[in-house]
Amino acid sequence: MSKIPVMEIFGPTIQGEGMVIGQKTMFVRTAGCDYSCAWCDSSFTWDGTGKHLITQMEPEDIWTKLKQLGGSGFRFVTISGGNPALIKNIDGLVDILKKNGIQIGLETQGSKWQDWFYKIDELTISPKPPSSRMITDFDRLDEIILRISRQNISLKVVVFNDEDYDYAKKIHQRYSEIPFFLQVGNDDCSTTDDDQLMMTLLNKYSWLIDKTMVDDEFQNVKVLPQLHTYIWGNKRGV
Ligand SMILES: C[S@@+](CC[C@H](N)C(=O)[O-])C[C@H]1O[C@@H](n2cnc3c(N)ncnc32)[C@H](O)[C@@H]1O
Ligand SMILES: Nc1nc2[nH]cc(C(=O)O)c2c(=O)[nH]1
Ligand code: SF4
Ligand SMILES: [Mg+2]
Repeated sequence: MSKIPVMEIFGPTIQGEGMVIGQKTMFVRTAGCDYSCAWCDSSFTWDGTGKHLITQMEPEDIWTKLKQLGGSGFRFVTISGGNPALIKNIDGLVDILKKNGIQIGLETQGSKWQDWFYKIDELTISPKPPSSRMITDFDRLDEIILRISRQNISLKVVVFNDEDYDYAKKIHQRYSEIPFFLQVGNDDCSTTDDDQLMMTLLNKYSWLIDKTMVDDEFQNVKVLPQLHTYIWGNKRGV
C-alpha cells in the first residue's frame, strides 16, 4: 500500500504564484496540514470541511487522473496541499512523473522534510509570518534549506501587514542567497464578489510594491500577487 490522501486534482491551469508564475501546470492537492494558518486559503484540506472529498489514491491512479484531465497537453505538475511534506508516499508519484518526463513543482512551508524533495524541479518554501499565528521552527527550516540549497528553490513569504513584512525581511536576510518572493495576502478567501476582491488585492499589491521599492534592505526581491485570484477570484480547483 502506497496510497496518498488526495483532496483534489485539477488543471491544466497557470501557476498563479512564485518562482514559476504563469507556468502551464496540473495540480495535485493533498489532504492534511501540520499548520493551521489564520488566513489559509485552502483550509478545507485540514479543517474537516473537505473531509468528504479526500480520496486515498495509488500514485498510478493519480497519474491516470492527471492524463484524463490534461491529456497530452501538459509537462508540469505542481504538488500542493495542505502540506504534501507530511506524506512519504509522494515518492512513488514523483518517480512516475519523472519517468514520464514531467517537471515537478512543490509548495510547502518548511516544517517537514522528505527525501523525495531531492527529486523536485521547482521547490517553493513558504515560511509563515506572524499574522498566520504559526511559529517558525528556525532550526528545522535551516536544516531543510541547507539540504536543498543546490536545487532550484525559492522562498515565498505572504505579507498582510508591517509585522509580516519585517518577518519576511528577516527570512530574506537569513537565507540571502535564495531567490526571494513577497506575495500579497488575501484576507477574504470566501467572498464571491470578484470585482471587489480584485480592487482590494490590487490596492494591497500597490502597498507592498511601494513599501519594498523604497527599502534598501530589500535589494533583490520579486513582489508578486496571486495571479489566479485576479482571473478566478476565490474559486476552487483553478
Ligand atoms: C495553501 S498553501 C499549501 C502549501 C503549504 N502548506 C504552504 O503553505 O506553503 C500554498 C500557498 O498559498 C499561500 N497562501 C495560503 N493562504 C493564502 C492567503 N490567504 N493569501 C495569500 N497566500 C496564501 C501559502 O503561503 C502558500 O505559499
Ligand atoms: N492557479 C493556481 N496557482 C497556485 N499556486 C499555488 C497554489 C496553491 O494553492 O498551492 C495555487 C492554486 O491553487 N492555483
Ligand atoms: S501551511 Fe499552507 S496549507 Fe497549511 S494552513 Fe498554512 S497556508 Fe494552509
Ligand atoms: Mg492556493
